[in-house]
Amino acid sequence: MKISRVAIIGLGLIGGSVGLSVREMLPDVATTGWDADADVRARAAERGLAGMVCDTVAEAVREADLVILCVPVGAMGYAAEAIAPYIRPGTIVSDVGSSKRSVGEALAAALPEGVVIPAHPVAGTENSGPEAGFATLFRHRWCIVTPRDDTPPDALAALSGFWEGLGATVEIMDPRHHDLVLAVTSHIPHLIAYTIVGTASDLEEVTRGEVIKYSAGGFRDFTRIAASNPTMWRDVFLSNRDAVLEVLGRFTEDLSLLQRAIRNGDGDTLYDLFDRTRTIRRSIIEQGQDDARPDFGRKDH
Ligand SMILES: NC(=O)C1=CN([C@@H]2O[C@H](COP(=O)(O)OP(=O)(O)OC[C@H]3O[C@@H](n4cnc5c(N)ncnc54)[C@H](O)[C@@H]3O)[C@@H](O)[C@H]2O)C=CC1
Ligand SMILES: O=C(O)C(=O)Cc1ccc(O)cc1
Repeated sequence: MKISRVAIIGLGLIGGSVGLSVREMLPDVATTGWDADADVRARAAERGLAGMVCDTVAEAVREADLVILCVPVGAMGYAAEAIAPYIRPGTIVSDVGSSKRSVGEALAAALPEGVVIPAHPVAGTENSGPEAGFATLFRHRWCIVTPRDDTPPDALAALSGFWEGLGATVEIMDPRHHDLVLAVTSHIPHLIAYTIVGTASDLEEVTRGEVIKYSAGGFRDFTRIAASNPTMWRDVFLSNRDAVLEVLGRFTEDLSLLQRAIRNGDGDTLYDLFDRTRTIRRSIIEQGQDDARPDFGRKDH
C-alpha cells in the first residue's frame, strides 16, 4: 500500500511541521491541508505548510490515502466526524494526539468503517500555531503508534513507513500503556511546571518582576514548559484523566514524604532521594541517552 496523498487537518505546530517535513523529506507525496480557523488557513497558505490549503474539509480529504488529524485531543472526535462523509473507503485515518486511549475511541466511534490507526509523534515545543512548525521536528524522535488487533498490517506498515520517512523511529504500543508512560514522562511534568510558575506568581511577597529577574536557572526551564498551549494541555489532562490521576496520586504521596522530612529535619531522607536521582541522571548520560532522540550520540549530532 503506497501513500501518495496526505491530508493534514489542523495546521498548527504539528500539522504545519508534518506538511513542511513531507515537502522536504518525501517530495513525491502530495499534501493538502485544512483548518477550522480561516485565519489559520490563510497564514498556512502563506507559509506553504501544505501543497494546497483547501477552503473546505471535503476538498482536502477527498483524494487522500492518509488523513492525519492534528487538532487538540478534545477536538479529535469533531474533526473525525467532519471528514467522515468525504473520505474514500480504505483511507487511513491517523492523528498526532498526546493521549491515545480516548482519542482512539473517539475516532473509532466517528469512523466505524474506517481504517483508524492512532499515533503520537513524541516531538514538540511550547509554541503553537501555523508560524511554529518546522521541517526537522520529527527527525530522530519517537513516533508511538497504537494499532488495534484487527488493524490491517499493510495499512500499519504504510503509516509506520510514512513516519520513518519523516525521520522518526516508530514504536508500537498498547494505548493504555502509552497513556501511563506519557503521564509520567510528559503530562505530570507539564502539570508541575504550570503549578510552580502559577504558585510563584501568586506569592504576595514575591513580585512578578522578581519572578522574571531571578529566573535564570531551573525556574526558567519551568517557565518555558508553562508557556505551552493552554487549549492543548487542558484537553490532554481531561482526556488522559485516569492515568494522570494515578501518577499524580503517587507523586503527591512522594511530595508529602519530602514535606515531612523537611519539617522533621530528616536530612538522610532528603540526601538519599537526591543521591538516587543523581545516579539515575548520570547513568542516562553514560548510556548516551540524555536526549529523547533514539539516535542521539550518532556522529552527525
Ligand atoms: N505541541 C506539541 O508539542 C505537541 C502536540 N501534540 C498533539 O498535536 C495536536 C496538535 O497540537 P499543536 O499542533 O501543538 O496545536 P496548535 O494549536 O498549534 O494547532 C491546532 C490547530 O487545530 C485547529 N483546530 C482545532 N479544532 C479543529 C477542528 N475541529 N477541525 C480542524 N481544525 C481544528 C486549530 O485552529 C489550530 O490551528 C494535539 O492533539 C497535541 O496533543 C503532539 C506532540 C507534540
Ligand atoms: O516542549 C516540550 O518540552 C515537550 O514536551 C513537547 C511535547 C509536548 C507534548 C507531546 O505530546 C510531546 C512533546
